[in-house]
Amino acid sequence: MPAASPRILVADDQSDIVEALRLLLKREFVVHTAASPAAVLEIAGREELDLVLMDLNYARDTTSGKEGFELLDKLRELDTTLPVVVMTAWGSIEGAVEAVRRGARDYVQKPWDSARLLATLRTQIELGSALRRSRRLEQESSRQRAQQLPKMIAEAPSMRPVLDLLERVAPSDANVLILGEHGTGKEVIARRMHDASLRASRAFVAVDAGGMSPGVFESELFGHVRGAFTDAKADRVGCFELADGGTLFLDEIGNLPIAQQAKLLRVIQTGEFHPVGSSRTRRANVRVLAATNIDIGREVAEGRFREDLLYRLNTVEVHLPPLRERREDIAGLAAHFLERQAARYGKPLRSLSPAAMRALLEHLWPGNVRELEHVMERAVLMARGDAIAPEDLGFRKPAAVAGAASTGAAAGAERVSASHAGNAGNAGNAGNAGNAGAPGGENMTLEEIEYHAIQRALARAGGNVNDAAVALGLSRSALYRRLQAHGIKVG
Ligand SMILES: Nc1ncnc2c1ncn2[C@@H]1O[C@H](COP(=O)(O)OP(=O)(O)OP(=O)(O)O)[C@@H](O)[C@H]1O
Repeated sequence: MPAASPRILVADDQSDIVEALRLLLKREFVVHTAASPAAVLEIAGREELDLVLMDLNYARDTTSGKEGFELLDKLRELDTTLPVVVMTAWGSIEGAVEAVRRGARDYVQKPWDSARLLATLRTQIELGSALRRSRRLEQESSRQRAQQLPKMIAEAPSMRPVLDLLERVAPSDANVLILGEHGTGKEVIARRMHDASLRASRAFVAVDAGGMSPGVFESELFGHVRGAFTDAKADRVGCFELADGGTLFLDEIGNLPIAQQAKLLRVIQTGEFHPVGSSRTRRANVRVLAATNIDIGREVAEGRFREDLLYRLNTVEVHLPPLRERREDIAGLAAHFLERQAARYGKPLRSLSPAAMRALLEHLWPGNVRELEHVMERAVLMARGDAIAPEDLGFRKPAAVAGAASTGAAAGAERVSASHAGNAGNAGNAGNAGNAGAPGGENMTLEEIEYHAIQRALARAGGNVNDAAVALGLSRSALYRRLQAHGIKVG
């Protein structure tokens, strides 16, 4: 018997009938048996069944079918998608008609013809699983639709090309690769693109393609059938199927291991896939939007990412600028997050003080829009008055930068703050530099901190490598080596 055999419950108070059916069905199905309505309900409440085959009469002296009809009603209450086939005595067609009226999917007459009975059961099981699948899909997509379309602030000139592209390619079915640092709003763009497409009324399904183990990846994307592996207690619909007719957003695509890249490529090329543990081919019509924050060209050049897959994904590329290159949006984003977080925490905050706004504008935002969102959430929680004060933002204090930062964990932050020790005149900037490893940056790697420290030192030195090296406490050649490692071009 295959691992994922359908489960059938056979119910009749005549044990010889139950036994005969059990022998007939056990080769193809997992068979549960029950001799009373109570036992039927108990088993149906406990087991995930694919079908119930039940007699209508349980007390020996009755032929009215009343108990059977009541049982049918209760089974429907329990699960409207569970197919029920009733058995009736030869000649009592009225009972069968009434049962079907009450929701039974079909009926068989006793004595049964084995081949016909098997065919009826197979058909009903298949219809039942199709019905369950479509219910699940409906639920999924209404859940997706219920999620509000996130507001998008994009007034900065550097966002113009992004908006133009969005407008032009969203309605097409083109696959789009969205590139940008962490937290720049890649998923926001993907959602907008879906919303402006002809697929808007269908599902938008987002999945983190880079963070899954190989086994999980396949069942997440392609689904699995019950029994495919130990924990597969029920069929699971994969993201491709969920997104059928709609959009699949594959985040962190650059981190997808090479073995999974081959599988993804095949599905994108053919539109066909197999759920794990099933040999039946499924098809899905899906528009794929993908995103990554890593240099995918380099991944291809170094053999970690398949070029043929990249070509399938990047019919169009969108580059999202980091927040430091769209400073015009900082005020708008801050106001937007302030309003949202204040409502969420029930605080009567209305504005940012001018000094707080200045601090936001001067900050480097290595963590981009997400960092700004976190900073505003913290500020809303910390604020005492009805406006956000600079200290609510959690940035380090300018005057204390050198000392404070040198006790910090990140070497990069130390270097930067040291470079500003002699620059006390420019207090605002110094404060930001000391912040490179602070709130929003706390999720940054040492490498990212170093990258931003170097960028900052260069900017402050007007692009002069000698001056930047002095400010960073590095030799000129050491700085050049680091510039090369980070791919930073000077001059
Ligand atoms: N233009 C924007 N307007 C309003 N909110 C934005 C904007 N861009 C991003 N956000 C918000 O910032 C947060 C981060 O955005 P998002 O998750 O889309 O970034 P991402 O680039 O996909 O991040 P990651 O690379 O980490 O997956 C989200 O809460 C999002 O709603």
